[in-house]
Amino acid sequence: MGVRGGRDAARPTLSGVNSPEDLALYTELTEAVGALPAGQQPEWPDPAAVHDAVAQLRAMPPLVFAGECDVLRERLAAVSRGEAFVLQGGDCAETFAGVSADNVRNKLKTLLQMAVVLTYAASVPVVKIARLAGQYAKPRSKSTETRDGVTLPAFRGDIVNDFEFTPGARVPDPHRMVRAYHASSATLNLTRAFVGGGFADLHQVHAWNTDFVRTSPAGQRYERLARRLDQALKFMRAIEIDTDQLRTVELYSSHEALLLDYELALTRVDSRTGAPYDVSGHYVWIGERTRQLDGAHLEFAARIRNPIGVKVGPTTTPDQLLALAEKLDPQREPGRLTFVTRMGAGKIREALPALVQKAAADGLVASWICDPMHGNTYEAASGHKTRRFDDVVDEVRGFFEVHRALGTHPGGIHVELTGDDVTECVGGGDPIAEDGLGSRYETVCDPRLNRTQSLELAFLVAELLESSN
Ligand SMILES: O=C[C@H](O)[C@H](O)COP(=O)(O)O
Ligand SMILES: C=C(OP(=O)(O)O)C(=O)O
Repeated sequence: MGVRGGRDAARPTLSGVNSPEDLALYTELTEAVGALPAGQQPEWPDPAAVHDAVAQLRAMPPLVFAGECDVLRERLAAVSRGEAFVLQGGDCAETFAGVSADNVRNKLKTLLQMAVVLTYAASVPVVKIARLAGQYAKPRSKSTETRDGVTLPAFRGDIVNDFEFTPGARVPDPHRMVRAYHASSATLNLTRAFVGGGFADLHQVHAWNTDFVRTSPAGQRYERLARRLDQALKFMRAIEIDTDQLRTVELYSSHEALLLDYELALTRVDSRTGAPYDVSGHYVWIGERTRQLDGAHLEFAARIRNPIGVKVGPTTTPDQLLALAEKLDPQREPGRLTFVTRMGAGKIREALPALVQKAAADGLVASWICDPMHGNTYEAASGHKTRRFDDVVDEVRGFFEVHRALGTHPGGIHVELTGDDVTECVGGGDPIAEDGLGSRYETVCDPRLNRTQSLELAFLVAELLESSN
């Protein structure tokens, strides 16, 4: 993972835990970041417990290596030049209960199927980034939740408190950060094993199209594509082209760098370069609610060397965009910065052009990725938070239209999805109606595309990519 099945496996490059360098870095970072206002942090009730959990985290080995983050930065540099396309996806909020072989395998299948569809159409490499192995913290619109007249602290992700609606469950518990580390570690371990052990082998292209998705319209369309790929592989073998390098893929982990106690504890010095890396994931992003220029989250992101994303919503002004780039990527280093737009289907065509034009005029080298989920959430009559599949598609279309009109590169998509047959978003080719949302609504935060809807979206994006080739 992050490297091709061990062949070019990155060397472990980080210095030992609690080394003098790591200690000095931790002190410097906590002072600089801690001096600034930080939104969306839990109110931990017991400072001694926070201290203990952070000390445990600081003694843990890194989850990823700095060298892997550097390779991803190079891949994203290709995206910024229009030579590659990003597929980023996974749960809105991972859960501890969701760390199971089936769950991880199904998400992986979904991403691999989508990647095949996109690669075939884009004719450029698809950079695969999973929202996985760390996506445990959630920003919330309100700090409390009220049900039937009872008000409790909001659920902020399994890394902070429990989803169950009881006073005890909702108390923030810092030791959950240690559980999140172990859950991320188990997830990454299994993912690396799947990817390196043959599950991601392109020769297995049919094996990912199993169970309920196979009989759906998108699954059948996929099967036809997979047969064409079989033919292409047979042809390559016949003319003695080595197809061995198709036996594995590069896949990177990502999550929102939201919970600062956790991210700071997992930031370490890279022994090759002396530079700080957040080793909780390959790629981290700063969310729409915490991207204040004078805030703690941007300060943290500015100080680490990982590739960084920042969400930009419809209220972002061109000057704010430039200020974000100045803070996060002052050297204008290709691959360092990605703008993840999340405007809403109704706003993207008006809001995006001024930002893209300003970035181009100022010579920014950032990539642009479309998150068509977060600007399109609404509450159904049943009370379920949902999104219309048509709005998701329309936002992606608007994103492509704006970039095509301006001659810039639509660099990828960032979606909330699951490998299961859930009923959380309405519409799609195997349509889910609003009154059917309750039948399998399993997300603990925002609604995700199910596997069929995800595959269908991939085909629609593939058409957009093809029409611009
Ligand atoms: O995933 C994103 C946010 O955490 C989510 O949209 C916030 O949802 P809320 O408005 O229910 O708090
Ligand atoms: C919270 C998220 O998005 P945003 O910051 O764009 O609302 C998210 O991607 O989980």
